[in-house]
Amino acid sequence: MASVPKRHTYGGNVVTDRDRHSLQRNNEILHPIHKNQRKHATFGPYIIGSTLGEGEFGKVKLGWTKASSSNEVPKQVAIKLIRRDTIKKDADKEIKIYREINALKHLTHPNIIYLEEVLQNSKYIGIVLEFVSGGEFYKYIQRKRRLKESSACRLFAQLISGVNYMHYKGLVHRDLKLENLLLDKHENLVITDFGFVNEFFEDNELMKTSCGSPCYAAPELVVSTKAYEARKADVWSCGVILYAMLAGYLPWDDDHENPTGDDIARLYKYITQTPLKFPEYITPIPRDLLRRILVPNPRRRINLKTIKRHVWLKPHEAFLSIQPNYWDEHLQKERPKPPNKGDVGRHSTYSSSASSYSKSRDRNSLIIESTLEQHRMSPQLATSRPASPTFSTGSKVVLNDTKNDMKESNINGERTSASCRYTRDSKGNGQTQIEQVSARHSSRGNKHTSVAGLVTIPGSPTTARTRNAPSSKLTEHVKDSSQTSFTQEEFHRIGNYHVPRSRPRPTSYYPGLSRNTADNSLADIPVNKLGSNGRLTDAKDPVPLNAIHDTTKATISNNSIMLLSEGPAAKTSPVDYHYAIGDLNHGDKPITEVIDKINKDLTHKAAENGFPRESIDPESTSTILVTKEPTNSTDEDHVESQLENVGHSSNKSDASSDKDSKKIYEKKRFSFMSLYSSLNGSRSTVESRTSKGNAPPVSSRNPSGQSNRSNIKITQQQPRNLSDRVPNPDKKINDNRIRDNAPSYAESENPGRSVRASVMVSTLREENRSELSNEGNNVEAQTSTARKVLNFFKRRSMRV
Ligand SMILES: Nc1ncnc2c1ncn2[C@@H]1O[C@H](COP(=O)(O)OP(=O)(O)OP(=O)(O)O)[C@@H](O)[C@H]1O
Repeated sequence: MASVPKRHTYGGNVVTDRDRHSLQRNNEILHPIHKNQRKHATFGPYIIGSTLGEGEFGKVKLGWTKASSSNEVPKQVAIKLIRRDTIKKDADKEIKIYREINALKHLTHPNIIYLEEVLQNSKYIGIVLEFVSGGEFYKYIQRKRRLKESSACRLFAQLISGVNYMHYKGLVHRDLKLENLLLDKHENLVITDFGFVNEFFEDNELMKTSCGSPCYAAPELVVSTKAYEARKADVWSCGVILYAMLAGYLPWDDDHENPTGDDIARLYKYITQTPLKFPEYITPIPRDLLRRILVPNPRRRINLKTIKRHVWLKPHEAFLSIQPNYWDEHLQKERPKPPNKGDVGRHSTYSSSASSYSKSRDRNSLIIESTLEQHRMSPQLATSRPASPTFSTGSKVVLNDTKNDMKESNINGERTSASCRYTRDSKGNGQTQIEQVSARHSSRGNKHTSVAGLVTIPGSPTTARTRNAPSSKLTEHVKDSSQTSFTQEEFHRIGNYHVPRSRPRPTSYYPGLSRNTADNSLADIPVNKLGSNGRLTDAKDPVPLNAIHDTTKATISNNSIMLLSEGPAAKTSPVDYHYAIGDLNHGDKPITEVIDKINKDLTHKAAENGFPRESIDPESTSTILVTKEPTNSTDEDHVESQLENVGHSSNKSDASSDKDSKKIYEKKRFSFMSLYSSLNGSRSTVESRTSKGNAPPVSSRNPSGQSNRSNIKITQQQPRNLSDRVPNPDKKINDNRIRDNAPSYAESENPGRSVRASVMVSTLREENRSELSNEGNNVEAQTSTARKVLNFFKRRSMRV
C-alpha cells in the first residue's frame, strides 16, 4: 500500500501526530484527518492549495480555512508567501513588504485588496489576503482586446474611488498599473500590490523617490530630479490604465526605436514630446478626460476631485460621491468588533513544531519580526529608510490643490506611521515569533459581499445589480451612510479561481501580445495617424485642458448631438449639445435655433453644389464634423467650471449605439465640400468624408499646433449610390473644392499624399465591389465608370 503523504506545514516541517494532537486539543487549527483524505500543506490555520501567481516576492497560493463543521464553507484566501531568507538579504524588499502590510491594514475599500492577516514562521512570512477570483485585469483586457466604453467607465470609476480612498487615508500607491489590478468574481476592480505605497504628511512636502513601472509612471518622476507630487503621479497612472482599457494597448508604446521601452530616458522623452494619439474608436468624451489626465505637467494635470466630476463618469456619479469615510464606517461594521484597548497586543498562542502563532484582535496591532532591526542599512538606504517602520522618510507628499478634498491622513485617529510597531517576540527555543495583523474572521467574500451588496447604492459601478437600483436610495446612502444594509454573499467556492501563473507577470503590458489575433478592428486602424495634437509636447508648456479637439462625427437630433467615433468600431455616444459644440452656442441661442441654422446652411450649400434641395430633410439627422480646436486656456479652475457647466451625458449601450449609428449612416446622403459657419465667430471649414464614415483621421489634428477656438468643421456624406458618383463637371468642381478647402490637412501631416483621397479611393473600391457584384449586367460599364472615378482620385492624391 502506497504510503500516504504526511500532512506538513508550509514551513517545511512535518506535522507529527503529537503536534496534531496538541493542536486539536487546543482546538486551534487542524481537524481530524481521515485516512482516505488527501493530505495538504498548511500554513498556520490555512490549507495551502494551488499557486495563484508569482511575483517579485515569491508565490501567491490559494489557501482556505478548514471547515469546523460540515455546514461551514471554508473561507478562501490568497497567501503571499515570502521566504524569509530572501528578504534578509534584501532590505529593500523587506521595506516593501512592511510598507504593503502597514498600508493594507488601514485600508478597507471594496476596490482595494483586503488584508486578512499576516503570519510568519521561521521560513516564511505569509501575507493573507482576500482571495480575488476574477483573475488579472491585464489578461482580461487582452482577452477582450479592449473594453467597451460602458465597462471601462464602470471599472475606471472603481479605480478612481479606490485611489481616492487611499489618498484620503494619506497614502499614495505609486505603482498603479494593469498588472496590479485584479478582478473579483463580479468583475469588480481590486487594487493590489502596495509595495511602493507611501504616506504623505504635511503640505508642501513632495516625494523624491521615483518608483513605479516606466510605462505607467508620470513623466515628472523620471524627467525631473525635483520632488514630485505623488497623488498627481497616481492620477497619471490611472490615465494610462484608462487608455489601456479603452484602446487595448498602452499610450506611447509605438516608439519604433525603443519598442520595449527599455531605454527609459528615451521613453520619457517620447512620452513628453509625442502628442497623445487615440485610435478612432475612442469617443470624444473619454478622449477629453484622457487629455486632461495625461498631461505631462503635473500642475496642469487634472486631480481626482475633478476627474470624479467629469462628464464621462456621470453614470457613476453616485458611486463616486460616496465619501471615503463611508467605507471605513460601513465595511468595518461587518467585520469583527475591534478589540478593547486592553486587548491590543495580547496574544493567544498556539504552536506547531515548525512555528508558533499568536493572534491579536486588532488589525492595527501588527507585530512582525523584522530583520531590519538586525541589519545596518547602507547609507544610501538609510536615507530612504522609514523613520517609522512604515514608510520611508524620503517620501513625503504634498497636499496642495486637492487639499480641500482630502482629510488629514489620520487613520483611526492616529497617524499611520504611529500605528505600526515592530516587536521581537521570540519564543522559547529561539524559534521565530509570530505575528498577526488582525484576527478578522469576516471574509473578503463579505467584503465583496458588501461590494455586491452595494445594491443598496444605486449608481454604484460595483455590480450590475447596483445599476438598476433606484437612484433615490443612493442619495439616502450618501447622505446617511448609517442606513447601510449590506447583503451577505456566499463564500467563494473552491475551484472558482483563475488558472495559476507559471511565471512572473510582465512588468508592463504589451498590446502586441493581443494584437496578433484576428482583431481586425485593431490591426487595421492606423493608430499613429489618428488623434490630434491638442496636447502640447513640452512639459513646460501650458497644456490646453479644456478642449475637445478631435474631429468627430456628430449628428444633431432632438437638441442633442450624437458624436460618433470613426471607423469599423464606430459607436454613437449622445453628448450634451453645449458640451459638444462649445462656443457654437454662445449667444444664448436656443439649441433648436442653432440646429435649424446649421441645417439651413447645409441645405443651401447642397443646392449650391448641385444637389437637389429636397434631398435634405432638415428634420433628419445631418452629419457634421465638430472640431473644437484646443484653446489657450490652461487654467484648471476653468476646466472645473467648464465641467460644472456640462449638462447631462449618458453612455448608450453599445448595441443601441450601433443601431443608431447605422440609422444615421443610412440617412447620410451628401458630402458638402465647404461650409463656413460664422456662428458666434467660429470658423467652420468643411472636411470630406466617405459614406462609411471614415473621415480622414489626420484632419482631426491641428497641424499648426496653434490654438483656434471652436473651429467647427462641418461636412456631409458622400453620395452612396454609384450613379451619384459618376463624374460630371459640377462634381469635379465640387471635388476641387474639397481640396481647396482643406489646406491644413494637406499642408502638414502628409505632405506627400492625400490621406483623405486615399480613404475615398479605398471606400470607393469597396463599394464598387459590392455594388457591382449585385448588378451583374452592367458590370463592365460601371467598372469603367468606377475606374474613372478612382483614377480621378488617384491623380488628385498624387498631386497633393
Ligand atoms: N488576492 C489575490 N487573489 C487572487 N490572486 C492573487 C491575489 N494576490 C495575488 N494574486 C496573484 O498572484 C500574482 C502575484 O501577486 P502580487 O503581484 O501581489 O505579488 P508580488 O510579489 O507583490 O508581485 P510584484 O512583482 O508585482 O511585486 C498576481 O498577479 C495574481 O495573479
